[in-house]
Formats: sequence, C-alpha cells, structure tokens
Amino acid sequence: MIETQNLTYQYSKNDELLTFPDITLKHKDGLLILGKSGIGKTTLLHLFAGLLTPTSGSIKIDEIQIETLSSTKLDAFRGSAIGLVFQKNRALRSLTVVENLQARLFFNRKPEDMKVINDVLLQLDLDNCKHKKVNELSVGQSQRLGIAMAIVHKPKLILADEPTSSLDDENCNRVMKLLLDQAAITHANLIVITHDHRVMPLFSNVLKL
Ligand SMILES: Nc1ncnc2c1ncn2[C@@H]1O[C@H](COP(=O)(O)OP(=O)(O)OP(=O)(O)O)[C@@H](O)[C@H]1O
Repeated sequence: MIETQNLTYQYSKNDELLTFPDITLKHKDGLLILGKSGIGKTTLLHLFAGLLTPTSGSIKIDEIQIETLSSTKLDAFRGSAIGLVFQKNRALRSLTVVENLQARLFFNRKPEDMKVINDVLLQLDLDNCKHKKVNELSVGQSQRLGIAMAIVHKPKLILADEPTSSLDDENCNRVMKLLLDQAAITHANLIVITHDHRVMPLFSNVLKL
C-alpha cells in the first residue's frame, strides 16, 4: 500500500512550491503519471524514491513513513524496496551484464543468488549476452539491462522515469510490456511518469498533474 498526503516540494526558497495531489495505491496497483514539462513529474518520482525529502506532507510505503527515516535507514529501505528505471541505464561500463546485476544485489545488501540473476536474464532475453560489457550491448539490450537492474532485487515499488520517450512504437510497446510483466511477476507496484501518451491505454489508473 502506498499513500501520499499533502505532499509539497520546494527546491529552494526562491523556487516555486510544487504541490501534488494525494495518491493511494493498493498492493500491486499500477499508476501512470502524465503532465506537461516542468510540472513536477520527476520531482514526485524522486520523492517516492526517497531521493528528495518532502518540504511538507508524507509518503507511506508499506506502512513506513519514508520521510521520517534517517539517511542510513532510508538508504537501506531504498536498496531493498525501490527499483528505479531511467531513460538510460546507470550500469557500470567496465563490468559485464551479469557483473552489473551481481553488483546491484551486493549494493542493495541482498544475497548474490545466481538463480535469481539467471531468471531475470532469461525473462528479459539477456542470457545470450550476459558476459558482454555494457558498451557492447545493442540499444534494446541496454534498455532491458536497465529494467533488469531495477527489478533484480525484487523491489515492492518500481519507478520508471520516461522509459519510452525516445523509443519508436515497437520498442515503446516492448519496454512497457516488460515493465508491466516484471511488476506482475514480483507483485510490485509500478509507477511510470511520462509525457508519452502512447502509454496511456496500458494503465487503468492515470494521474494528470
Ligand atoms: N535541482 C533543481 N533545482 C531547482 N529547480 C529544479 C530542480 N530540478 C527541477 N527543478 C524545477 O522544478 C520544476 C519541476 O521539475 P521536474 O523535473 O520535476 O518536472 P517534469 O514534470 O519532470 O519535467 P519534464 O517533463 O520536462 O522532465 C521545474 O520548474 C524545474 O525547473
């Protein structure tokens, strides 16, 4: 269960106060957040991820008020409960695909279980390139690695920031299907922010900021 109340954020005193509507998501619910450029979509995603602390208001994820956690506890919570998908993956270029997934589990303080890693590689069609370095991957493989890195530790909440905006229709559908499938497999909530209207029909729950 995810719940926000009276959430606001201000980058600094002279900046506009960004205000967000209250959001409630039940277990496994998905949410698509749309809105024009500059309205605060990425800010909201970063608040959910605990990368920013609200100026006021609260965010509850599975009964934990994340804005009350110390930075050490917040790091641990983020490492275990949150998966972030960016437009471009944040993989370490000097490592292979499989080494990146091992590193992700290590940094998220999860056991480096090769069965878990191999299952994710198979689900995302990356098993045939698992020993390739990141800079040897195709664009599609690289995108799938970004998703693999976000879900390998089985987070309760997957957050995706503009995962499709630079993709053609075929790859847009493919990436969204992978995200929705992975959320279903791991029983996670999936929150996608975008200004890509092609994604709208895939979500029953749409919030326009
Ligand atoms: N680090 C920052 N310091 C100050 N202001 C910021 C910072 N990051 C974003 N902002 C401002 O906060 C507002 C919301 O930005 P945000 O990136 O959340 O919007 P967005 O809806 O994701 O936009 P886009 O669709 O263009 O990515 C904008 O006015 C932006 O200029």
